[in-house]
Amino acid sequence: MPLAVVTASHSPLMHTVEPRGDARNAVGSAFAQARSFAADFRPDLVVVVAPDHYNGMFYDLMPPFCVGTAAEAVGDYGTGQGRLAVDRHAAQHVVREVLAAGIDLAMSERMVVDHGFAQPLELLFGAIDAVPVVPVFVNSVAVPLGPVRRTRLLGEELGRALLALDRRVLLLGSGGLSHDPPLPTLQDASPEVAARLIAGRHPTPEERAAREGRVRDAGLAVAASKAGPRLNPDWDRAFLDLLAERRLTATDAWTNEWITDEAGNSAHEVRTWLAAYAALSVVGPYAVRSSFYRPIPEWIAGFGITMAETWRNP
Ligand SMILES: O=C(O)CCC(=O)/C=C/C=C(\O)C(=O)O
Ligand SMILES: [Fe+2]
Repeated sequence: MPLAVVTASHSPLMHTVEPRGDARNAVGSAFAQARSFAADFRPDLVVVVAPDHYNGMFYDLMPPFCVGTAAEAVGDYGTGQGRLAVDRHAAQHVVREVLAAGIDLAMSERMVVDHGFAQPLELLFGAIDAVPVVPVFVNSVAVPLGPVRRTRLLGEELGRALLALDRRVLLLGSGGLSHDPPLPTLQDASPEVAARLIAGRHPTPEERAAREGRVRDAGLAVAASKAGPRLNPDWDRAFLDLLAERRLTATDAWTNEWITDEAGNSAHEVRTWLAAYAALSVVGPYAVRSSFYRPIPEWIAGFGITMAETWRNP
């Protein structure tokens, strides 16, 4: 059965910080194109591959990969709160098949997700519960991270599992490209922040507002000062070329240190794109139908959106 891919950067600053020039319009047009691509494809299942930012996954038990057989969004950064329309049967199928293929992944009956899942769902489908989904968490933030190759292999097994379903499946990869927004690390954390990274579930509204305020202030500071954050458009464009040219295995040689040095701590979110494209690649040769890219300093993001499908899609 056919698979297709949409990948998109997300940004916690999209609803609070106005970027210079026509960046918001350009991103809006690219998302409109992605919406129309998704509508034309007519998916009956959307597999969202996304990271978390210490809202659902914590260091008390941090899995590299996790599939939710039920999931709820926290409602951060202006995104919707509440249950996702998880297709439980499809999620269980994915867990069974991917594990049987030798890729270890965790399963959650109560997965908690944040804007990484919610924002692209809302931008593409209008609401977090508008389409049946299988949420796939790929840790891209909480170091240490496994080798990039494991994510590519996860993607391939995900693709094989999805092919076995008699469904039209859209894979939605969320995050990236080069960027380094303010995110605490366990290594450098004060005892209070460490406690939040280890088990910071259910923050008070004041605590959540303080966290979101720190990120918003970083975006506003860029907007006010014209000082650029650490983005790497060359790295981003090279990654987009790699996807378009179907050279996914080239990422096997990437080290995590190299990714961080070149593109920033949060650039590891491109793992979600890699998993989505690796899933598509098992169907056969694919073609990238559209690729948008714009460095947007005020959103602290090398912002990209791509759409791809296999040549054989009916
Ligand atoms: O302070 C915190 O713990 C949260 C910060 C945060 O959520 C940052 C998110 C940034 C992105 O999702 C991004 O730019 O990709
Ligand atoms: Fe993110």
